[in-house]
Parts: sequence; C-alpha cells; structure tokens
Amino acid sequence: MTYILAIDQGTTSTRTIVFDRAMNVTAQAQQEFPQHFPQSGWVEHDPVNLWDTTVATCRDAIKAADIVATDISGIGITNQRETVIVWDKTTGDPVYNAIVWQDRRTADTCRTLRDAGHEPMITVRTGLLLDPYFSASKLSWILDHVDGARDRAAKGELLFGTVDCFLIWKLTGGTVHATDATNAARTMLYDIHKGRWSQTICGLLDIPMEMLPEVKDCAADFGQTQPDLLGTPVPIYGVAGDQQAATIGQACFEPGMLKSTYGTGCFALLNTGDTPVQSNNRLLTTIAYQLDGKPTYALEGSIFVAGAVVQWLRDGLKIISDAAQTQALAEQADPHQDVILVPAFVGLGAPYWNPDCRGATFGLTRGTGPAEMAKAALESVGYQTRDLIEAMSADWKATGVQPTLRVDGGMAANDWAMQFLSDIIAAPVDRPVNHETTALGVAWLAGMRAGLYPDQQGFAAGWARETQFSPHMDETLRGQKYDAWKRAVQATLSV
Ligand SMILES: Nc1ncnc2c1ncn2[C@@H]1O[C@H](COP(=O)(O)OP(=O)(O)O)[C@@H](O)[C@H]1O
Ligand SMILES: O=P(O)(O)OC[C@H](O)CO
Repeated sequence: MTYILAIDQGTTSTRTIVFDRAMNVTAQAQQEFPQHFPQSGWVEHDPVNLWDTTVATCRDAIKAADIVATDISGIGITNQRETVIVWDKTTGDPVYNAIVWQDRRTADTCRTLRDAGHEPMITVRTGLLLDPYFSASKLSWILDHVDGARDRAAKGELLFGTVDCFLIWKLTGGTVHATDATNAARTMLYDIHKGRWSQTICGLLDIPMEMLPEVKDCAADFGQTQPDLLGTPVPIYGVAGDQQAATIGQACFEPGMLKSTYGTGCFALLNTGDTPVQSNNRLLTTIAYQLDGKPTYALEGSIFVAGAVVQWLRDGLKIISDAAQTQALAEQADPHQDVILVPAFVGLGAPYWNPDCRGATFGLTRGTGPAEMAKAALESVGYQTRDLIEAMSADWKATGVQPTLRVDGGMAANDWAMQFLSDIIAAPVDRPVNHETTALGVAWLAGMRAGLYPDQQGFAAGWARETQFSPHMDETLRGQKYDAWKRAVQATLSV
C-alpha cells in the first residue's frame, strides 16, 4: 500500500494521477468530455460524463502504473469548483445537467438580489460577492425549473453537491453525502466563520437544507469506493477544490504566501492564516484549507480568461496552431507597438466584477500582426495578475504579501509570459519542479491522512523551484505600461 490516486475533475477534462511513496508521478490518464452551450452564456456538463471519465481514468492510471487497487493507500479528489449537480437520492441519477461555474444564466437573479440590498449580508457570511459564478443561484435555478424539484428536495429525495460531492456519492455507492470546507466555501450558502450552512441565505433563496451535504476537513474519512469499481474498496482521504489544492501543492502554508494558477482562467490565492480578511477591493474571502477542524483563510482573485486568450488566438483568430507558439511570436513582436488586449470575453472578474462588458483591443496599426497580438495576449495575463496583487496588498497591509509569486498551470510553461509577469508585478516569479501542483496538493492530503506522506512542515520542505524569473523592466516603462492598461480597462468598462 504505497501509492496514492489523485482524481482531478476539471472544467475540460478529467485526469487521474498515481503518486508513489516519494510523491513522484508514476502514471496518469486523462479524458476530455463534451461542453454544452444550450444558450448564449450557458455552460453545462453531463454529470454522467464526469462520472464515466472519473472511473475510466482511475482504471487506466492504475493499469498504466502497473499496480493493483490493493497497492493504493488512499484517494484524493480535487475538482472544478462552484459547478452544481442535483441528483435523485435513490437512483443516483442527476435531475438536470451540471451547471458549470462559467454559466451566467442567473445574472438577473443576482442583480435583483443585489438591488434588494442582500449583498452585504451574503458577503459577511460567505466572503463572496453576489455573482452568478457561485453555486447558490445555479442551485436555485434548478429547483425553479425542474418539475417538482423543490418539494422533492424538501422531502429529502434530492441531493445537492459540487462535483467532489457527486463523485464521492457515486464512488461510495450512494452511502456518503459529504463535501469539504473549501468546496462548501464556494457555494455562497456556507458561513465560513461559523463553519456551517447559513440558514439565512438558504431561507432567502428557498433552498431546502435537507439536500445539503455534510462538510468535513480536507483530510478526512470520506468513505470507501464500492468493491467492484477498482477491484477492492479504497478509502477516500482527501478533498479540496482545485485552486485550493494548488495552494496546498505549492506549499503556501504561511500567511503572506501567494500562488497563481494559469489554466483556462487565473486564480490567485493569498494565505491570510487564521484571519478571514474581508476585502475592500472586491476580492473574495475563502477557505484555503481546513485541517483538524481549523480553517486557514485566503484572499482570492479570480480572472475568467487567462490561457483562454491563447486558445482564442488558436481557435478563433487561427494565428497559431499550438499554444506554445505564442512564446516565439511574442519575442518577434515590434517593440515600438503598444497593442493592449483586454480579454473581457465573458465580462471581467476580480477586481472589476462586470459580467456585461466585452473584450477590446487598443493601439492597432497597419503593422499589427500575429506577433503583436500574441504579445498583447500574454501581456494581458500579467496586467490582470498585477490588478489582483495590488488589490491584495491594499487589503492586507497587516502582515504584507510576500514578494515572491509561485506559479503553475498550463500557461506557466510559457517563459516569455512568466518573464513579463515578473517585470510587470516587479517581483520574482517561482515555477516549481513539480508541474502537477493541483493533483499533488490533494494527493498529499490523502497520503498524509493515510500515514504515507510527511506532515505539513515536511511537505513544505520538499517544495522545489525549477526556475525563478526576476524583474528587469525599467521602472518608468513599467509604470507607463501599467497606466496604459488601466486606461484600456476603463475604456472597455465604459463602452
Ligand atoms: N506554452 C503555453 N503558452 C501559453 N499558454 C499555454 C501554453 N500551454 C498551455 N497554455 C494554455 O493553458 C491552458 C491549459 O492549462 P491547464 O492548466 O491544463 O488548464 P485547465 O485546467 O483550465 O484546463 C490553455 O488555455 C492553454 O491555452
Ligand atoms: O477546472 P479549472 O482548472 O478551469 O478551474 C476552475 C475553477 O475551480 C473555477 O473556480
């Protein structure tokens, strides 16, 4: 029993990674699944796809590692956050597709609740803003639109869960209805200070509390897999939302430590220790992790478009065929052109939170080509990160944000983008040796609980840097460029 299985159920694919006793990756398996866009601004997944790809990748990864289930000490689950699933308690069948975190269908509901003055009450309890991004309004939508759902939920016949919770239910054969504190913290129904579901918010949204799961620590006993799934029952010992798992995988355990993950979006989390800091700059207060019943809090900045802007260059503009080509293009770009791209494809997230504005490009000339567009796309990610860090520094003057930023995610592989990031935030950027930070974070939770992996201090001591990017940009130029970005954002917001 010397292996850990980490399931990473993400927005576009499900991956399972086998880690050995030394926390090295032994094998992995990945499967993509279809995205459904039934209407403009709507994003759904079929929960059956999420479940099937989970089982298939678990089996494939075990096979690729050339091990058997009895070799596995425990399972960790990390997942796309906020996404909502409601299912029948008896059959385990979902009553509607999963409504994905990116889905904006409840923008009007949120606006109405905000206009009625409910946002301060919600923010004080949950640390979140009244935005369609979070689970609560999506759950309410399902209860409103699926025939008889609210009544059935009140009778205890329907259950709600984020993706981790649904997978736990299925993996344990319908015996465990539980989630962890980090996922609960993203629902907009959970009081992050009291550590329990908020009766007041559930009452406001008419959500029957009977359908909500038990909330546990990130390293806890989440039940055992059904024997026939993997060949023998395997305990589930670790659960965390993917951005929190990356924070753990980056060993950001000290107050002031900051990580930023560059996948489809960008999510920066600043550890604020046992203090939940309420933001004055439109950041989110969230739970970074909860161990031994003790929550550690974080300030989070969520940007919806980071790597997605590179996907747009590839699939929309078709000026590249592979994301990595942006590096060579950015290097060739004309240094005398100042093209600024504001990638507000689905509005802007933190710290602007405007769901209605759309993207814009400034400074185009007759000479602007693929190289200048690629450079502007990569720069937009750096500028957005600086927006977040400025907001975090303003919110958290007490201890101060540590100057070094730890990065991970697909886009962190881009040296040009990481160098620009370091230049524009005027701070070192550290990329770790282990690129599988999210899976590693949840593997450590499960392995630590199983007694296989070191304690928190031991794990943090093992974190190793692969590359450090240091700021070289002239200070005047940095100031001019960032000012131009701020003006471009204001212009975008005002259209
Ligand atoms: N070398 C690269 N340069 C720039 N962007 C990249 C590079 N490699 C991957 N990406 C971007 O990173 C994203 C994939 O990262 P990943 O961490 O797998 O994201 P997710 O978990 O959100 O699916 C894609 O949006 C892709 O465009
Ligand atoms: O699945 P990812 O990696 O795009 O992450 C999604 C986030 O958890 C959304 O909050």
